[in-house]
Amino acid sequence: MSKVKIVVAGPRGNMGKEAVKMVSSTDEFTLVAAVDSKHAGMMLSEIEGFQGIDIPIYTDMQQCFKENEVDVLIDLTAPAFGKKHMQTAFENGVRPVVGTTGFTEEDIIELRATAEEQGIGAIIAPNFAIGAILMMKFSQMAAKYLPDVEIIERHHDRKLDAPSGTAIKTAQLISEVREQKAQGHPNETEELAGARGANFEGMRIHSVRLPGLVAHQEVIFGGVGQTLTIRHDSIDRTSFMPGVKLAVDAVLRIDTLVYGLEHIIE
Ligand SMILES: NC(=O)C1=CN([C@@H]2O[C@H](COP(=O)(O)OP(=O)(O)OC[C@H]3O[C@@H](n4cnc5c(N)ncnc54)[C@H](OP(=O)(O)O)[C@@H]3O)[C@@H](O)[C@H]2O)C=CC1
Ligand SMILES: O=C(O)C1=N[C@H](C(=O)O)C[C@H](O)C1
Repeated sequence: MSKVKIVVAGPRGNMGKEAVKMVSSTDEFTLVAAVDSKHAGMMLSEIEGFQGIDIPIYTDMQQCFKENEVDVLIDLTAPAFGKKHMQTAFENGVRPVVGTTGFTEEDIIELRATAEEQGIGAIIAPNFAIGAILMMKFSQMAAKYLPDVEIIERHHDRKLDAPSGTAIKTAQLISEVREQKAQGHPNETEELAGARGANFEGMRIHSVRLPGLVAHQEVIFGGVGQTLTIRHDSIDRTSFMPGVKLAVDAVLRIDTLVYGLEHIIE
């Protein structure tokens, strides 16, 4: 069986570094190139930390796809680029596996239409960690019985988007099973703007950003005389890699856009 030919976008980033390692050490995958924000024309092996990985670096994704035969793009860049990178992949018949966050519901609808028009598989996964997927599934189960819920997500202070993609996805999954409801006292006021967090259909999302954190989330449910807390912690970015590998395998078998690994891990 021929190997899956992969390009990683964002190879010097926290996630990109791990993805380069995972792809390079997986027998059935081959890393053919990297797309970076700089270092066009260099080899990845010339950059510290990538010794022995002799693949070209491009800053122009179109050029990368023109000069290389590519099956899958793994995108781990920044919210401003995820959508554009997916469109470039579709134009070139390349299947995107995207961990980059910051997509709106409208972006997903638009990208799914393109994927289906072209019959190309694509996966956007706000979180690749299996524990985080379970946290989201368990939260959806709990929300049926305990509809008052607040989400506290905690991330490192280099994160660009708030709330996190995982918090938004969790709120979306919960809203599939609960009636929209305003939480807290009907007459409550914010003495400082933002004190009650972001409002997703009445559910509150609070974003903490601190050095020392990686990626953590608590989903807290309140009921009469009780609370339930469902918590997940990624303490290392290796936690995401089995999910990235699973997504690469899955994207080759689908011809639509799947948003969320919970649709792949049944
Ligand atoms: N789905 C999941 O499980 C996870 C998703 N994420 C998401 O993945 C993304 C990356 O996270 P993280 O690795 O922590 O971020 P980093 O900032 O550490 O890495 C992003 C990398 O992408 C590079 N980059 C930026 N723009 C481009 C571009 N247009 N083309 C190519 N490369 C580019 C950056 O280069 P430069 O620094 O020069 O700008 C940087 O090296 C974020 O959106 C984050 O939310 C993170 C963890 C898990
Ligand atoms: O930026 C991060 O670090 C993470 N981003 C994703 C998100 O926005 O949910 C996934 C994980 O939480 C780590």
